[in-house]
Amino acid sequence: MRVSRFQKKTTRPSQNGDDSIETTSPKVPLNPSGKVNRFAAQYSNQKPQRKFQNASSLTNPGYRGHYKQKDQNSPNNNPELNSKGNKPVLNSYQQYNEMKQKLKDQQKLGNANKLTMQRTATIPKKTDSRKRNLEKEKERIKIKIPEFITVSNLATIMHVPLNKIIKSMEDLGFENVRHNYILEKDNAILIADEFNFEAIVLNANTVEDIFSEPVKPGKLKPRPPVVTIMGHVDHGKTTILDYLRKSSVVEQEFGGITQHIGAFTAITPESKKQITFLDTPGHAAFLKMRERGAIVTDIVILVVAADDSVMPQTIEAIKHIKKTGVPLIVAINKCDKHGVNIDKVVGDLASHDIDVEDYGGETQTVRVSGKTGLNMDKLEEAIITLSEMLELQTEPDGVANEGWIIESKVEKGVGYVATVLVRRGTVKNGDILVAGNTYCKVRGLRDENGNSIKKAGPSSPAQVFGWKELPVGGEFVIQAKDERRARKAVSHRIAREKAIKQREEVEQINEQRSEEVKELARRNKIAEMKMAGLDTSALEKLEDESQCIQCNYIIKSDVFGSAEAIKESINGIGNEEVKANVILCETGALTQSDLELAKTLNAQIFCFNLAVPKEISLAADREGVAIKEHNVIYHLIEDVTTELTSKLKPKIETKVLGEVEVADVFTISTKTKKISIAGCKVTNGTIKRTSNVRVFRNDEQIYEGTLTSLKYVKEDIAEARKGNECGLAFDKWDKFEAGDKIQVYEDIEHTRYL
Ligand SMILES: Nc1nc2c(ncn2[C@@H]2O[C@H](COP(=O)(O)OP(=O)(O)OP(=O)(O)O)[C@@H](O)[C@H]2O)c(=O)[nH]1
Repeated sequence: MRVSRFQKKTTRPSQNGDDSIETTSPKVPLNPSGKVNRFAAQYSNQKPQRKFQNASSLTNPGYRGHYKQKDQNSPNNNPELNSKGNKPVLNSYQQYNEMKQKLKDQQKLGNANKLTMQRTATIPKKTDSRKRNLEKEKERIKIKIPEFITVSNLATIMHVPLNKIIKSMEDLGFENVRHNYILEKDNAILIADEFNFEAIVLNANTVEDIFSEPVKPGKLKPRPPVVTIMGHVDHGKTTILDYLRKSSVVEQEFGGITQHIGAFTAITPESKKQITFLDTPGHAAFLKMRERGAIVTDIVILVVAADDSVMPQTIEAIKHIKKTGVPLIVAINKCDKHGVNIDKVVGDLASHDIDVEDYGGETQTVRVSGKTGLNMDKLEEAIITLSEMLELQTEPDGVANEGWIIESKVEKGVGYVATVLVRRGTVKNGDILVAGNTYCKVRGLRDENGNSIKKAGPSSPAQVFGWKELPVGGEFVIQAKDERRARKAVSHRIAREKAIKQREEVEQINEQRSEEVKELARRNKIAEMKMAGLDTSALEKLEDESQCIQCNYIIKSDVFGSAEAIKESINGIGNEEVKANVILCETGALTQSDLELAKTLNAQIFCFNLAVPKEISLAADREGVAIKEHNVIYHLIEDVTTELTSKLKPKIETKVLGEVEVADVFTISTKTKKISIAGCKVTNGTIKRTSNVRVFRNDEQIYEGTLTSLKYVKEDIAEARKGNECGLAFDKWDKFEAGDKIQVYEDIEHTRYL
């Protein structure tokens, strides 16, 4: 068996399989020539040549990172244009600063010219531009970074999505950037500057945050694989996972009750090796990890049902697998069923660019049944074989522990509990761990069977007790030397986050204010135009379009992971007309204050896997607050979609029912007034007394409205058909003339869907 094509084509994040490798310590080991040695080169987690290139970029002041090299003598070497001809490509930070200064000077010059031109009209305040510059400086948030930092760590610090940073780096001339690309300080400062942050470089002892240690090659040992199962709905993912989980519980001598902790381990029946399965990979925590560029999965099992073959979500999964480059094994499930056509499945997979081993390719296919257990042992052994080929390694000890938060919840009598998937080191009682804005002195560890354990090594999931606050799923976990360092890191992170939030709020307020100004201007314009008797429909339409209905929701859930997953799923639903908006997303029981919030903001409450206390339910009835209970995320999302859909304006289809021509105009007198009547002939279809009508003269519409009377001679009639004559009077309009054409129509409403 060979390694999957996907794996061959793409560079694995690191040799030791540790995607979470973050920054190096400032003490990058140098060889006698002053260059980073091979060991340091591993920080970059790239192919050997690439590693060396990266490594040299760490020390060689003339060559920073992956900036494109340029021929300095070339007449085309214009530092203001890159290869695409639109953005600067810079060879050094110094060059970047020079260019910035040049732009500033040009700006100043431009301003000076403008001022000279304006001088005759107004006397400008000399301090204006200085003030503006000062204000701009004030907006910049200071962040403290170590001398070397990975792109993903910089993204986390600045609260900027990883892909935005990578995009900006590419615009600056960096090439082949990945999440674990190590930036040396000048480049980190430059990138931070792009996002309006002032990066201050500190050394290891003064930096307030905690970052990963460099890889220690001498301490690398093999580690178990971490596996995810993907596939189309109903193809048997859960059944396969349940089978593996149950069989692993039976293996346990003192097996307790299996708990859902987001991951579990299984020992293979033959080789007795450990595999860790992640059982909720669509979960918000995993989305967050992915957003940070961390690929926690080493191998993906793609489940395809033998009786259904490749379906839309199978194709989605294949796309995802190819994008991430994670090696793959195909499990053709439901092979216990009679009459299934396995050859068709294999053919379909091949036609979707999976190089199945059946056709001489490199991707293993295993025929299984999650229901009967058929070949499940073979599937597990296939995982082990592939993982051995991948040479997954990490340091089980001798480094600060690292991992990821998979799940978190509040447990009665225990407090905050989080499932940590250990990636590096071994977590034990008394260790100090930092995750996001909280830390913990480990008070206890539990495995997925509820058994108390003393330690959890690489690739193991463990429930960890002792957190000061509930950690958020998807956060990176790192060990601190002591509690003081952990507290310092957390308070530093909180302060940094607060500053970023404040800046975002200011930006939001400014945006809102400028929208308000625009809105006011539009309304004034409409009023002005109306007074002048002009047509304002286009402007009013714009106004209508700008009004988006927001449906507010409060999510309460038993575990943080579910609450976050629901929030992520719901917040994306809607369009420019109607949108779902989660205003609160929390774990724990529904309270009176939640009800009050729902009432104030006209929100609906969703309780996920939570019972609603009776008194709260009664209070909600009294207050008119809707509470809905769910325990399947999919149903909850459906519920929201249905509500949003009901708020969409229907699509109006206009159907022409008949055509009438005005032959003559005459006047009749009633007791109170004279009425103009259009004497008409129906040329097509039927006209009804209740019809909507449009009147055209020389193909131009001159009236749209309804009828007030439909007569035949003096008699009121309900309808007139083709060839009939009739007299029409219109609602508050009598400007018709002989020869006008009348179109009779009806509007048919069609429900729209999101
Ligand atoms: N005969 C047979 N039925 C199976 C097998 N695996 C799963 N099923 C059945 O297929 C149906 C769907 O199985 P699930 O495990 O819920 O599928 P899933 O992929 O997890 O579905 P979603 O969670 O909805 O995406 C259930 O009725 C299972 O009993 C199998 O190997 N053989």
